[in-house]
This record gives sequence, structure tokens and C-alpha cells, in this order.
Amino acid sequence: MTKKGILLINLGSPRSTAVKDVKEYLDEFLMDEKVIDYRWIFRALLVQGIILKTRPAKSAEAYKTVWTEEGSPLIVITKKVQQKLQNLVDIPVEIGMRYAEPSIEMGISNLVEKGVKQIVLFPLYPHYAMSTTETVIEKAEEIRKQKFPDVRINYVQPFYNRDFYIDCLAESIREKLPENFDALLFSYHGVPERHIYKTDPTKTCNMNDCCYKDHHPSHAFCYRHQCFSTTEQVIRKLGLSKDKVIVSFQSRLGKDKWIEPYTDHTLETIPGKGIKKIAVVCPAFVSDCLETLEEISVEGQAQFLDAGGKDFNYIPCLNDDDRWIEVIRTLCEEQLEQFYFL
Ligand SMILES: C=CC1=C(C)c2cc3[nH]c(cc4nc(cc5[nH]c(cc1n2)c(C)c5CCC(=O)O)C(CCC(=O)O)=C4C)c(C)c3C=C
Ligand SMILES: [Fe+2]
Ligand SMILES: [Fe+2]
Repeated sequence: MTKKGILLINLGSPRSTAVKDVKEYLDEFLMDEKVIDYRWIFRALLVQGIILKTRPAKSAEAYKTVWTEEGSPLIVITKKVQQKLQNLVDIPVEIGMRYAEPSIEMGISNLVEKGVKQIVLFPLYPHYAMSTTETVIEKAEEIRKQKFPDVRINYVQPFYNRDFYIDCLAESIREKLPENFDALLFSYHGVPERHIYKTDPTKTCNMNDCCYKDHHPSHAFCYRHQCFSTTEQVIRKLGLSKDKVIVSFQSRLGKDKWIEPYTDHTLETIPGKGIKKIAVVCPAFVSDCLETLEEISVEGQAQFLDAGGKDFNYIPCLNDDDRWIEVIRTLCEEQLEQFYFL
């Protein structure tokens, strides 16, 4: 029988917190045309001519605040997930990162060395975005065609609307919710608004009245829609009323308009509206990383408290929670079964 394997893909982190390593990482990341979708010359002018002059030093300082003895939290957590999943399944499990190392090519190559010919590749993002799921699949296909043409890959699809994932996320939030809170903030990673129009074939998403309200399958490519949909499903499971819930989008970069509302603006304005005690969860991320541990737990908390907030509770990502590992296993098994129909 053809040997199968699983490849878990996450975003990736710099090799170390040295400014040169952060610069190399940001160069690869931001020169990806699915992330900064300008014509090459304009992307190079912006990234190499402007962003890489100052951002690496600033980001390196931020990375230092979250870095662990074993390395970047994102990579350390992804390795733990790999180990736990490996204990549950009897086929090889490897990891790969879209940027920096271990690369997607290394991940595929490690599986191929173990005799694997059919790979289930799992981009570890609940929601579809051009800058995440799409770039992972494109990169993996490029590598497969060039270096491993006799290998087949099945891709795990975005899972933001799968019941068993929503159950798992809702339970992990329920366990960490403080007894008293004025609001639960769902802060998702943002994307430039333009990306939504590029990837939503229906072009129906009106930002002021996001297509998430329609729950129509043809809107599945609207990232903002998917984030609101996740929130709606989770709060239904938690039995929370909508007036206790806020959605916002974090981590914007550059001068373009990103999807709104922005998390930093939200954290600075809600204390003035009487919302003083909050819990914050970041469901666009399945592993804690710079954007959750530093931008939200440290910077975001400071913004909220400076604006008059009193109590800030960060709810961790799913990380290596056993229930999440089960979700991963189920999603991978669905794709493994698909090989039998080929
Ligand atoms: C969760 C999904 C993510 C989306 C969507 C996303 C889009 C996106 N990101 C940038 C720019 C940066 N993101 C950075 C870090 C970062 N981003 C994600 C995830 C998504 N990004 C993660 C998990 C991380 C953390 C990586 C880690 O090592 O912990 C960074 C680097 C850090 C910094 O300098 O701030 C940048 C830059 C853009 C432009 C974008 C969509 C177009
Ligand atoms: Fe939408
Ligand atoms: Fe990002």
C-alpha cells in the first residue's frame, strides 16, 4: 500500500532574535506577493527600501520579550503538536514553515525519506486568506512539481465552521473566562481590505455590512466573513449574549486600509464606554506567537489599562491542548480517506 504522511504547516519565525535574522525573515515574508500584493518593483521599493530599514530592529526587540530557551514560541508549540499527533497516528508526522526554517521543502523531503508518497498537508489556519492558506498551497505545489513530481498532496481546508473545532475552541475559552467581565474581545489578525475583494469571487462583501450575515457558501472566501462566523458560532456555544462580545482585527502594517475595526483603536476606546474588565481571545492563531504574546498580552494590555481599563485577561490559543490535537487528527483523517478515492 502507498505510504502516507502528515505535514503540519505554520507561518514560521526568525532563526533567532538577532536583527540580521529578523531582517532575513521579514524579507522573505513581506516579499511574498500574496502578502504584499504590489507589482514586484513597488513591493521591493516598499519592503527593501522602507520597511527593512527600521522594522527588523523593532521586531527583534519584540521577539526578545517572547523568545524561550528552546526558541520561538510558534515553532516550539508546533513541534509539541507534531509530537502529540505522532503519538496518536501510525504514519509519520512532520512540520514545515511557510517562511524560514524548517521549510516546507524540508518537511516534504523528511516524509519522502521515510517512503511517503501521499501527503496530507495541513495549513494551521482556521480561516482562508490569500496571505496564509493560499500562499502555503501555492508554495507546496511549486515544490512538489519541481522536486517531488511523483508525490501526491491533499490539503486540509479551512475549518472555521466545523462543529468539532468550534466545540474545542469554545471549551478552551469557557475554561479560561474570568467570573466577571464586561466584554469578551475576539481579536483576529487583520488583512488589507483589498485582499478580501481579490479572494472573494462574488465581490459581495460590503465592509459595513459584511457578507457574514448571509451565511451563503459563495462567501466562503471572505476572510472577515469567516472571522465573524467563528465568533458567532463560539458565542452561541458559550451562551453569551452579543452585547458582551466585540470583534476586532490586529497587526496591521503600512498605510493601506485594513479590515476594521482595529484592535488597538478598540482597546483604547472601550474603557471610555464603561467596558473596564475584558477577556481577549485570538482565534486566527492556533499557536501563541509574537502577535498574541507581545502585541496583545503586553502592548494591547498596556493600551487598555492606559485608557482606563481595569482588568485584562488574555485567553491562550489552542496550542497543544489534547482536544485540539484530536481536531487535527480528525481533519487529517478526512483527507487521508480521500486518497482511497483517487
Ligand atoms: C493568522 C493569520 C495571519 C494572517 C492573515 C497574516 C497576515 C499578514 N501578516 C502580515 C505581516 C506580519 N505578520 C507578522 C507576524 C505573524 N503573522 C501571523 C499570522 C498571520 N499573518 C503570525 C502567526 C505571526 C507571528 C510569527 C511569529 O514568529 O511569532 C509579522 C512579523 C512580526 C512583526 O514584525 O510584526 C509581520 C510583518 C501581513 C502584511 C499580512 C497580510 C497581508
Ligand atoms: Fe464579508
Ligand atoms: Fe501576520
